[in-house]
Amino acid sequence: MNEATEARPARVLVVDDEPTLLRAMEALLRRKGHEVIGLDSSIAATQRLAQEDFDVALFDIKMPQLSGLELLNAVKHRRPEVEVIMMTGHATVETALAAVRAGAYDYLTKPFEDVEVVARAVAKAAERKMLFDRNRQLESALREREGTPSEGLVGTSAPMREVTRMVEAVAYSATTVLITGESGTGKELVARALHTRSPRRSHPFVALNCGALTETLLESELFGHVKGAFTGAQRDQRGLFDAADGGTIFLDEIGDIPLSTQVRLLRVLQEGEIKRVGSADPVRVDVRVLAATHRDLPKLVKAGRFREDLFYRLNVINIPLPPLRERVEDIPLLAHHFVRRYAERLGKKVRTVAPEALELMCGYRWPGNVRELENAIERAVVLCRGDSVVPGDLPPAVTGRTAPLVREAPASGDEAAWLALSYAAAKEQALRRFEKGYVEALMRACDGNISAAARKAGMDRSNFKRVLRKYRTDVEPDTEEDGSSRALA
Ligand SMILES: Nc1ncnc2c1ncn2[C@@H]1O[C@H](COP(=O)(O)OP(=O)(O)OP(=O)(O)O)[C@@H](O)[C@H]1O
Repeated sequence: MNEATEARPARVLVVDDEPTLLRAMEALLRRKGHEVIGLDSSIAATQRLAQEDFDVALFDIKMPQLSGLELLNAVKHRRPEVEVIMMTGHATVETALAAVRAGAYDYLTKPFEDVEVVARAVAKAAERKMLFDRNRQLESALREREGTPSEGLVGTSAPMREVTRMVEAVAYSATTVLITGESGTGKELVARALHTRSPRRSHPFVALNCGALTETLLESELFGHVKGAFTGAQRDQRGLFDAADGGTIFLDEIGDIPLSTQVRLLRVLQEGEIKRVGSADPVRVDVRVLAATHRDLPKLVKAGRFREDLFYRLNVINIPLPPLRERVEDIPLLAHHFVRRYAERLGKKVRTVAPEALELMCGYRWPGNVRELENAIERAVVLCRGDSVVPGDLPPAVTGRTAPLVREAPASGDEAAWLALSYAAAKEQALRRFEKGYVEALMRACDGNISAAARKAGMDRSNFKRVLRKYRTDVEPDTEEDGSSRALA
C-alpha cells in the first residue's frame, strides 16, 4: 500500500446526488478507516459544513441546486482549511483548472476505475490537513509559551482564556464577528488578532471609528464616492472597503451608525458588493467584516435605532470582552507587560511593580479598563525613580488619595447621585467610604499605632494593614515602627 494511504483517519464529507456512487464511496472510505458523512444534497452539505468540522470534502461537480463549484466557493469562503476534492464525470482541462483555481486540492474523474486512486487522493488530502492543523497548534503553543496567546492579547484569567480560544477558533473562517465590551477592554486588539491569524493576513487590515464621522462622511469613507456626489466631492474617491479588498475591515462603534448607512452595510454583507456614493454601479469586494461596540445592540434594535437584520448578520459570532474589574487576576500580568513596554520605549530601568502598588491596582475598579491601566503604567514609568513602580508613582485615582467623584459615595440624601449608579457600584463606593472612615478614625484614636488599631478592630495585624494600605501610601508592608506612622491625611 502507498505510504500516503496509511495517513491518520480523517473526517470526510462526500456530496453526490447519485445514491449508488455515494454509498460506494462511503463504504470504500470507511474501509480505509475514515469517518464518513455522505449527503446527496448540496444544500444539506452547506448546513453541515457551517456547523461541523471536516478534514476533507469530496464534491460532485454536477449537482442540482448548488453545483460542486458553488459548494467549493462557499467552503473556501467559510472554511478555507477544509481540503476539497472535486469529482467530475466529464473531466476537461477547463473544469479541472476552474476547480483548482477556486481552491480545490485535487480532482478525480468518474467512473473510478481504480478505487485505490480515490483512497490515495483522500489520504493525501487528510495528510495535508493534518500538517496544517499541527502547524496551527504549534504556532498557538509557541504564542502561549511566550505569554502572548493570540498576538499581544495578555491575560490568563478564565474569561481571557475563553476569548483567546474563540479567537483561535474563528480566525480562520470568513464569518463576521461582533466584538462587544466596555471601552478600553481590547476590542480592537482582538480584531487585529483575528486578522493576523486569518488567511487574509497578507492583505490590509483597515479600522474605522464609525462614531466619529457625520453620515455623509461616513458613507463616503466606507464606500467611496464619485465626482460631484456631494459638495466638495471634486473627484472620484475609493472607500475603505476598496482599500481593504482581500483583507479585513474593522468597524468600531458600529452601534453609532445611522440607519441609512446600516442599509448600505447590509448590502455589502449580503451581496459582497458596494455602491460608491453618487453611483448606481455595484462594485464587488472581498472583505471580512469585524465590528465592535460598547453599546447594547439588542436594546438599540428594540428601540428601532439598529436594524434587526443587520444585527443578525454582524452577530454571527460574538466575542464578549469582560471589563478588567471582572478579571482582576490579569492585572499583575498586564501591569508587568506594560512596564516592560514603556521602560523600553522611554529608556528607563524600571523592571517590576512593588507588591503594594499591585495590591492598590487590584483593588481599583478601572472604569477605563486596560487602556486606563496602560496609561497609569506609562505615567508610573515616567515618574518612577527606582527599578520598581511604587504606590506613589500611581495616579491618585488608583491609590485613593484624591478619590474622583465616581469613587466617592454620594452624600446621604443625594438620591439623584445614588440612582445614577448601579446597585453594585453604589454598594462598593459606600463600602470604600465606610472602610476609609473607619480605619482613619481608628488610627487617630490609637495615635497611629497599627498593632493597637488592629487589636481594637478585632483584626489580624497584617489584614488590618492590607486594608490600611488601600487608603495611604506611606505604610510599608512590614514596618515595626507602628507608633511613628503618621495619621491619615
Ligand atoms: N488583553 C490585552 N493585552 C494587552 N494589551 C491590551 C489588552 N487589552 C487591551 N490592551 C491595550 O489597551 C489599549 C486599549 O485597547 P483597544 O483599543 O483594543 O480597546 P477597545 O475596546 O477597542 O477600546 P474602544 O472601545 O475605546 O475603542 C490598547 O493599547 C491595547 O493594546
